[in-house]
Amino acid sequence: MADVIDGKKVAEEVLASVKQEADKLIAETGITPGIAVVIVGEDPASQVYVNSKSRKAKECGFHSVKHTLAEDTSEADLLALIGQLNGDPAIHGILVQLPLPRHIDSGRVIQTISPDKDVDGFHFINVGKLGTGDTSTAFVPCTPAGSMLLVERVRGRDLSGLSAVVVGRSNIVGKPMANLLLAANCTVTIAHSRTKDLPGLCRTADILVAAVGRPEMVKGDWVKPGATVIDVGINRIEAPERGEGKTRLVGDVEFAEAEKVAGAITPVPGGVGPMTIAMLMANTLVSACRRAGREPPRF
Ligand SMILES: Nc1nc2c(c(=O)[nH]1)N[C@@H](CN(C=O)c1ccc(C(=O)N[C@@H](CCC(=O)O)C(=O)O)cc1)CN2
Repeated sequence: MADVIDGKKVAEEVLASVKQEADKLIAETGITPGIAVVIVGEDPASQVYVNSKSRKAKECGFHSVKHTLAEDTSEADLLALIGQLNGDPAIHGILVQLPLPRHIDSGRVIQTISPDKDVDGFHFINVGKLGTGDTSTAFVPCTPAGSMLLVERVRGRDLSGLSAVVVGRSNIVGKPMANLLLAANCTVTIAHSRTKDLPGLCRTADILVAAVGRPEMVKGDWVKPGATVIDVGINRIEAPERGEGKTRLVGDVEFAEAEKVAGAITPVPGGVGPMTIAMLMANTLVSACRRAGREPPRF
């Protein structure tokens, strides 16, 4: 049976160390890390995530402001708010919760955030830095950064020569995750809906990352014995066994079967998800350290 990787516990450890470093920064420079969290509309899941981000920021001792904008807010008004936050010296990190309402061009919004405050790591400047292997000055997107930390907890920091397969090619998770694994000297393959013999390819992976957004798509017999399996999927599915109208969360991996084969595996919930918010706090602290002219800690 695989070791089940406790993402909640690792996230709490990261947050404790962010708080410790933030306290030190405040005491030694008078600079308090500041984050602005922006949400447009009333998507229930986004509201939960944004509230959790604001709460964790406060627990880390950050200056935290939340901007809640109506669903029908114009793109121009959102861009104006970002412009104002870009110029605010008390704010070191700007987070615009995704998805945005359909009438707003998310790409334009992301590219308006100053790359120095882009703690989500979605701006082209940060994407380009990561893509060229500059992992020390890039802001790395939080979910892949957190996933990488979990991989390192299991396999150690030296991943050289390991074979990694990332299933999913999104800009937010799949591609940056592949770049991080490549920067760590893994041999990386990105798989997607047109990949031939996906089960066979997955079976070659020492590190298998599932980020497709399809409930339980990766089956137990796709997993190489002893592999490290990182499940990035968060899918809510119907659960009639729990009662009428009830639902439950599952990942992109068929956990019960994969657990019998893998060496280590992340659960859903409680795996990668909590790491996303912890890494956002880590990125915000790093941003504040840079502003203060101090060497940022590495997480
Ligand atoms: N601007 C951004 N928007 C979004 C991002 C992001 O990184 N930046 N990621 C996701 C949502 N997200 C954070 O924003 C996020 C998703 C899930 C979790 C989490 O802890 N999940 C729990 C389960 C929660 C539940 O019960 O529903 C878990 O996996 O244990 C945290 C953050 C999209 N938008």
